[in-house]
Amino acid sequence: MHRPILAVSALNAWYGGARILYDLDFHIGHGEVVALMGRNGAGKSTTMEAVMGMVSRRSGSVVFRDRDVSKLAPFQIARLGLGFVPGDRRIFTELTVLENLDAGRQPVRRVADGPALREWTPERLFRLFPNLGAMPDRRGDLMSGGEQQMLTVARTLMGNPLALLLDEPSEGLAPVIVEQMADTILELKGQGLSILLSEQNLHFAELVSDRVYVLEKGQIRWTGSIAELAADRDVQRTYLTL
Ligand SMILES: Nc1ncnc2c1ncn2[C@@H]1O[C@H](COP(=O)(O)OP(=O)(O)OP(=O)(O)O)[C@@H](O)[C@H]1O
Repeated sequence: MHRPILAVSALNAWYGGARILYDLDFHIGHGEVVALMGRNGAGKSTTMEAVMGMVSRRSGSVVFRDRDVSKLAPFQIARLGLGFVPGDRRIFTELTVLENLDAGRQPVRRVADGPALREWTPERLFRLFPNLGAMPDRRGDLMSGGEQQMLTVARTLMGNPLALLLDEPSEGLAPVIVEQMADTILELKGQGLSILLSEQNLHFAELVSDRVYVLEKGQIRWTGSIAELAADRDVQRTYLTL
């Protein structure tokens, strides 16, 4: 059996003097979709930022593709094939869809240890995101929130990642776009990507995830399959519902 593509142990993070994460241990297997769930402020975004090296003070081990990346800069981690899609849609608003995609381009990775992933091109992405294909020359600031969200994911895919961290992909999207986003995630999984997503919405997590880690106050309180979580009202009440 393969070792996990991403393995995190004893991850801690601080903002200034405030400790936010407490000894997190989790992993993502090759080709798995794993959800990090919890209420607002539980620490989901901080976990992703700490994995990517975007938090100024952190400790613990982050192993990606059998390499310890815990001392690397965010761009170095991205170049090893870990793509990060932040929750706040950081597209270039003055650039068009095609120009945004170009800005994310990185060479395809040859991996000995995993599936050979096909190179992403704008044409291939437009088949996955037909909405974007209908507006290749539209400027970012003239797109809807849902379109911007899709473009953020598409631009990250232009980096040809082997694994993706997706911060709240369904947040603020209209229901029909949420369904499209879920289909996209399943399509990416089908193409061999490994995915960690943060999510508050159990329905969305059920559509796409294999396993779940539930966070509260920066600690992992529960872990199991998505089917177990969907059947466990107590865990949902305690850690997820408002
Ligand atoms: N830049 C920052 N400076 C100081 N504290 C922060 C910063 N970012 C987040 N925090 C704090 O860290 C804790 C975890 O926040 P985080 O954003 O990781 O949670 P989350 O689970 O992703 O929630 P949300 O869904 O609201 O993004 C919260 O108490 C938050 O106030």
